[in-house]
Amino acid sequence: MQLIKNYIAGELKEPAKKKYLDNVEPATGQVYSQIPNSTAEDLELAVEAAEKVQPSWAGLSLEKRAEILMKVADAIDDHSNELAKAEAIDNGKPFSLAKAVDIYRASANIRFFAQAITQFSSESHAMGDEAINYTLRDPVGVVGCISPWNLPLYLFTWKIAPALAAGNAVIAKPSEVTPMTAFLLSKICIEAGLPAGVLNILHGDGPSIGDPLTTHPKIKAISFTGGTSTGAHISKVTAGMFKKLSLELGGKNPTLVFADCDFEDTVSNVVRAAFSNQGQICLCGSRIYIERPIYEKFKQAFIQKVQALKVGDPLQEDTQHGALVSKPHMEKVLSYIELAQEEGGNILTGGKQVTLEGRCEKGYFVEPTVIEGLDNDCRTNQEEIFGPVCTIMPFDTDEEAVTLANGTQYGLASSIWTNDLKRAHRVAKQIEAGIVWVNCWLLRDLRTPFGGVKNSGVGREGGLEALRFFTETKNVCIKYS
Ligand SMILES: NC(=O)C1=CN([C@@H]2O[C@H](COP(=O)(O)OP(=O)(O)OC[C@H]3O[C@@H](n4cnc5c(N)ncnc54)[C@H](O)[C@@H]3O)[C@@H](O)[C@H]2O)C=CC1
Ligand SMILES: O=C(O)/C=C/C=C(\O)C(=O)O
Repeated sequence: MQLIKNYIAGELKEPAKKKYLDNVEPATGQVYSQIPNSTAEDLELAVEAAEKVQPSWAGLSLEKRAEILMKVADAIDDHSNELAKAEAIDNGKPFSLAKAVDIYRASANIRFFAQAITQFSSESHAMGDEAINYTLRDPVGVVGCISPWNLPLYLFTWKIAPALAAGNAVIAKPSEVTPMTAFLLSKICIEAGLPAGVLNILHGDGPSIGDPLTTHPKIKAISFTGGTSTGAHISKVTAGMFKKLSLELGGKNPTLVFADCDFEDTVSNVVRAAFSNQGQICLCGSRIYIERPIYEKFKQAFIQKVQALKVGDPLQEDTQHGALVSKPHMEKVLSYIELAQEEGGNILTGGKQVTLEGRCEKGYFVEPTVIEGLDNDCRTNQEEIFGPVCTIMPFDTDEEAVTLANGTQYGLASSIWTNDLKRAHRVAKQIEAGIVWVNCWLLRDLRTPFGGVKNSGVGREGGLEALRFFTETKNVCIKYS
């Protein structure tokens, strides 16, 4: 049984209250490690260490800070196989996906922000011959980063990298459901020579450590990715504390397939958009609208490709569809499939739990599921399922497609598949979402603003937006005479 520890003041530490949670491997259903359920006592130690070191971390030259972060990125690459295996075991995702996407992106995040900070600049505003204003951007100080279980190291580093690059000291909390790669990162940071206290990693659940972290008076900014209801809770408990909040929340993303799309390429990518990571990405396209003239043809080709996805042990090289992250999550997903049927949906493929043989016989596997025949307003099409379940629906006009796409409380991402450039521009402008992909999905340029509108969140991550979030601005106005 592996024992995970917190990372505080540069050291691996047991939690003050010695309370632990079980950590389960979703592909087998077995407990394989224990993680600290940290408390306010651990947080105090972390805040003290962070406060102490932050001025000297911020005082390093940008080049030096970037150099240290680059060493962390290099060390992630050196350990990429170990990290990918750990991610596959901890989360249930296929090893191949963890290696190519999650771990690749983790080091890319750190490398990107290490370079970005050396290019970061602020504005000046001249007032004719009278005066000049310039804006200083200082680190916020001690900041909090909270990440979810679906892309564990990918999203953990997506938050801590800009925070650290901007000169803050960080208290970070990975999901208690997938703590392992953040724990391995603590060891990597020690190996790479990150100064003690600059990054502190506290493990545990929301009530035990999440709430103390978000409400700690010395933590002045919180970057959170997770469910919309947790985001709402964080907004509520921090109200009146005047913290900076960046909330990247859920999605119920539309995929709009027009009759003039590149058919084969679109079918493959729409499958990828719906089912990557077992549909557990906030950007997954789970509502698929297809222009009526190609509806039947698309439906057949889509189902064929979905049925060809290989469900299996995440550690096997050829597995394309692994386990869902936990038993409660699997039960939630299966309950939505039941609900869809009650709401009149017809299951075209999938719909059931998969029982594998051997090592994974008790794992949390669910077939990739496609449903048709539902109204846009039903719960299945309105609520975030966050699993391998999508619905398909026909549409007749561009206007109808846009209305259907915009008809939820969410507004994170969307994708449009067409060869008509004018339509692509027009529809992209009309869609209520923070991100619109045209003829692609999850094609990421880390410089671009990332985040959602409506109930999908507040604020933007990525590029300069993230560096601005993790800094405080001060305007200096100088009169010439
Ligand atoms: N990126 C996304 O859009 C994600 C969406 N979800 C959605 O949320 C649903 C619930 O999943 P959960 O794992 O329960 O997500 P969650 O929102 O509870 O978890 C995300 C992170 O927030 C932390 N957290 C939980 N309660 C907290 C609190 N009171 N204060 C501070 N931090 C807290 C968790 O420990 C975890 O690190 C999923 O079924 C899915 O629909 C979940 C994870 C990621
Ligand atoms: O930044 C990205 O490329 C992807 C982010 C995905 C999420 O935030 C998510 O699934 O929660």
